[in-house]
Amino acid sequence: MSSGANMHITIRLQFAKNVVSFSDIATAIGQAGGDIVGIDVISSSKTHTVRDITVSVLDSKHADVVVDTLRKTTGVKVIHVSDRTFLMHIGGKIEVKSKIPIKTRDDLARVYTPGVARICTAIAEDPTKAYSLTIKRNTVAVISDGTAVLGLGDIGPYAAMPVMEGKAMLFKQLAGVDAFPICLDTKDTEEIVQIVKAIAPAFGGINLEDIAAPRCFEIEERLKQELDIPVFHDDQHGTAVVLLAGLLNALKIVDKKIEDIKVVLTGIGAAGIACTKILLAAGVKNIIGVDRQGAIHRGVQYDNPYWNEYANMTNPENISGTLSDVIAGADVFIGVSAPGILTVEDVKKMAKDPIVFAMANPVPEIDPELAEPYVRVMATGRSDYPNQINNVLCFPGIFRGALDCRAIEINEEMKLAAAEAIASVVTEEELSETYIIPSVFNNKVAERVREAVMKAAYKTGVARKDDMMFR
Ligand SMILES: NC(=O)C1=CN([C@@H]2O[C@H](COP(=O)(O)OP(=O)(O)OC[C@H]3O[C@@H](n4cnc5c(N)ncnc54)[C@H](O)[C@@H]3O)[C@@H](O)[C@H]2O)C=CC1
Ligand SMILES: CC(=O)C(=O)O
Ligand SMILES: [Mg+2]
Repeated sequence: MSSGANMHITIRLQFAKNVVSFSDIATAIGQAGGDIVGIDVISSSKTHTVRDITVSVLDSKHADVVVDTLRKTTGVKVIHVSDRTFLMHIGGKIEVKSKIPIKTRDDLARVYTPGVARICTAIAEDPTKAYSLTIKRNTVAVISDGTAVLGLGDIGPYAAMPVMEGKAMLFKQLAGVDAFPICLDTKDTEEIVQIVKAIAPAFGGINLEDIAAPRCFEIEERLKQELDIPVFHDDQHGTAVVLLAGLLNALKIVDKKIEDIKVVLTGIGAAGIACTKILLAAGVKNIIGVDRQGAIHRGVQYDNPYWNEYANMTNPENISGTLSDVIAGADVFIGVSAPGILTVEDVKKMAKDPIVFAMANPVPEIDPELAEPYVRVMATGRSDYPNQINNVLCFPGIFRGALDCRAIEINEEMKLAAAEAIASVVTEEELSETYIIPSVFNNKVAERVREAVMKAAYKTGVARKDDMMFR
């Protein structure tokens, strides 16, 4: 399965009308396995036509095959090839906009010096005024060190930026939050902690993103203790919240109780450990974690201290072995690990009505099309298949709620409330094997999460803003 399903390329080509017809060109593209999804006529003369042909291909290698085929077709000249996804990223995806235009000298004197000095003085006298007189009440820093970018691994801070810009777009579109992508050129825990603390005054919250385990745990813990604004590692908690929402609904379909199921989870990193903890808190009793070396179990001294702790809280029968060994009889598979590690043979060994959540991005643990005939409920982290279990359903709404009540933290109660809120968007009538989780575009999600999170924040005493509605 490719990372670029739905990859489209647009090929601008010129062809000599008396040498080759458009139907010859379409046949050549079809024979190369491409699927024409759009045609635009750019110009036409008596002898030549220039057209933009948009073709759906599997991946970049396949794109090369299609283009080479056209280059070899007599009478055809390929002028250029563009990829819609690359075009969308030219110059980056976000910008800063002013709320007020500066049209006159008077405006200038108020937004900037000298007028602004009175505002600065007011905040210096009472720093809480930063919430009413600066962007702080609506801002989140999306911080990454580029070490666990999606499932691409340690690709560095420059390469991490497009993901962080994408997260910022989603924060804004789905919840009106102004998020800033900040990729740090350091992997040093202490340095990351100090940098985030130093930039915190401008922000109402900190969203840690794509920082690899186990370093991410210490960074988050330290920042939670040392800052008075919410700090939330999205890959841990956002993923866990959405996973729980999806599982609660999937279990209704297969009519199984959460305390009776056997869960096998692969990838005992940031997402995997947090998903495990939320499932244990929700009542799962039998959960077996599998990483590269096989099932995590007691009796082994792991170098990773979080795995020793993990072995103590999971795997009640202390089973060892590979994924293929431990998957037998499992009701649920959860993958937050690597592409293609679950086979159809593994799925066939699962209990009746298997639930498979293959959530690695961009390429899941099993191709949904291969798994589908053998599973009852199939979900991935991707938007091009049904049941997208992705933290994007959580982070905009959870931060919206936390910012609106000026929460000092995002605690367990707020996360559970968010999971229940997401699950509740799918009504009993709507619930089906291919609709266990609402779409990212369902505009009820962020609002419902916000309300539930605010309620939980007031209930647990972490909200700082006085709000009659929630008293
Ligand atoms: N759908 C969603 O919302 C989300 C999906 N993810 C995906 O989950 C994956 C892991 O992300 P993080 O936890 O942030 O990374 P991480 O680097 O913290 O953890 C990854 C873990 O997977 C393990 N792993 C790698 N290859 C494996 C294999 N062949 N078999 C078993 N375990 C293996 C690693 O050893 C590591 O412990 C990525 O593909 C990421 O895209 C992560 C967060 C959200
Ligand atoms: C969705 C996401 O945050 C990830 O795959 O890392
Ligand atoms: Mg992530």
